[in-house]
Amino acid sequence: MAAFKLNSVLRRQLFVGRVAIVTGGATGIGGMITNELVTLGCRVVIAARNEDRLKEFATTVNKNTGHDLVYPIRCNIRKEEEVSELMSKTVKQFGKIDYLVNNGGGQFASQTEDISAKGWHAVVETNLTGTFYCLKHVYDKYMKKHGGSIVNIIADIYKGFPGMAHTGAARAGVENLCKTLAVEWAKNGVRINCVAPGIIYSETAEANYGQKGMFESQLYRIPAWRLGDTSEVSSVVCFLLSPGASYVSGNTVYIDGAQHLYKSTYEVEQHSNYPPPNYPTTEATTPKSKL
Ligand SMILES: CCCCC/C=C/C(=O)SCCNC(=O)CCNC(=O)[C@H](O)C(C)(C)COP(=O)(O)OP(=O)(O)OC[C@H]1O[C@@H](n2cnc3c(N)ncnc32)[C@H](O)[C@@H]1OP(=O)(O)O
Ligand SMILES: NC(=O)C1=CN([C@@H]2O[C@H](COP(=O)(O)OP(=O)(O)OC[C@H]3O[C@@H](n4cnc5c(N)ncnc54)[C@H](OP(=O)(O)O)[C@@H]3O)[C@@H](O)[C@H]2O)C=CC1
Repeated sequence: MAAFKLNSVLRRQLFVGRVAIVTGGATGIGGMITNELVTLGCRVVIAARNEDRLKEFATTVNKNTGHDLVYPIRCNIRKEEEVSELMSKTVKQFGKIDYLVNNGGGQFASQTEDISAKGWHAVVETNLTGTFYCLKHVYDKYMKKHGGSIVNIIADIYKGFPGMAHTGAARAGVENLCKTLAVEWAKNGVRINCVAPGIIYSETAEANYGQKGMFESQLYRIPAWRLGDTSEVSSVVCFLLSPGASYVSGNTVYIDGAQHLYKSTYEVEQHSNYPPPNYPTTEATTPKSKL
């Protein structure tokens, strides 16, 4: 049996000579994916809007490893021309794109009725349209002829996404697009999968919600009774990119300590506003409406 285990030497060489693009690859989950790919021998282009942060991250990793394995390119995935340039520059610089990780994205918390048209478009254009641009241009510029492997980071949308409807709709769109492309692009040797993180701690992710301890306050909703950490996402992403997943395409892996099967992060307050039931009720069994 031991022969089937990936030994540490093989593991270090798993991605040697390979080239990946990781959007949002300098922070949180994306930063850890970049780190792990580099550890496995991959060269990684990191792309996001904040150029200073990209450069600082690349410099740190390159200094730590002693090799120029991380290469920053500023790119707002909402802008098609910038995405097209990201793919062209990567092919020009490295001659190939073996892997794409569509990780860049995000949203803000809001009741659906309070989301403005501008806010809706910002989230859908980032998470759905931005991902579409990345997929389309990586295919045109490289993967159509040479194949490749793609992972999209979505979110825990198993029960919808009450409190973040815009991102729920956008991520469901990405998941469906993934299923379509797993079929359409199979003939080109492209595999594509999604990863759905639950609540994964990183400073940048929590800062987006403006409240320290906000993620930890959700522990009782997670069967694992702890948050995820970024390395628990990156290891699955690297597996899906790797030859170990060579027959896996069109799937979604939830990385959430089983939260999608358990409690939602959304509370429904007590009310009595549904059409009344046909069984006999009393005042005691009728919920008190706060609305
Ligand atoms: C219990 C917790 C579960 C957590 C599960 C999920 C966790 C994560 O996903 S962690 C990752 C967190 N990181 C991010 O979300 C970072 C990326 N986020 C963004 O870039 C923004 O949130 C964005 C997607 C909305 C895009 O923003 P941007 O392009 O910078 O857009 P604007 O700032 O120009 O905003 C446009 C428009 O959007 C509305 N809006 C934006 N932020 C908020 C907000 N915090 N609250 C309410 N509305 C917001 C607003 O309408 C903006 O227009 P203006 O009002 O004219 O500014
Ligand atoms: N942490 C969690 O609990 C969960 C995270 N996710 C998703 O995982 C992904 C990574 O999030 P996480 O690492 O946690 O949080 P971060 O806030 O650290 O990461 C978000 C990254 O996306 C980049 N980004 C955002 N908008 C754009 C854009 N228009 N163009 C290019 N890059 C962009 C940001 O860089 P910049 O601002 O420089 O552009 C940043 O690096 C996101 O899609 C997030 O929504 C999903 C579910 C749960």
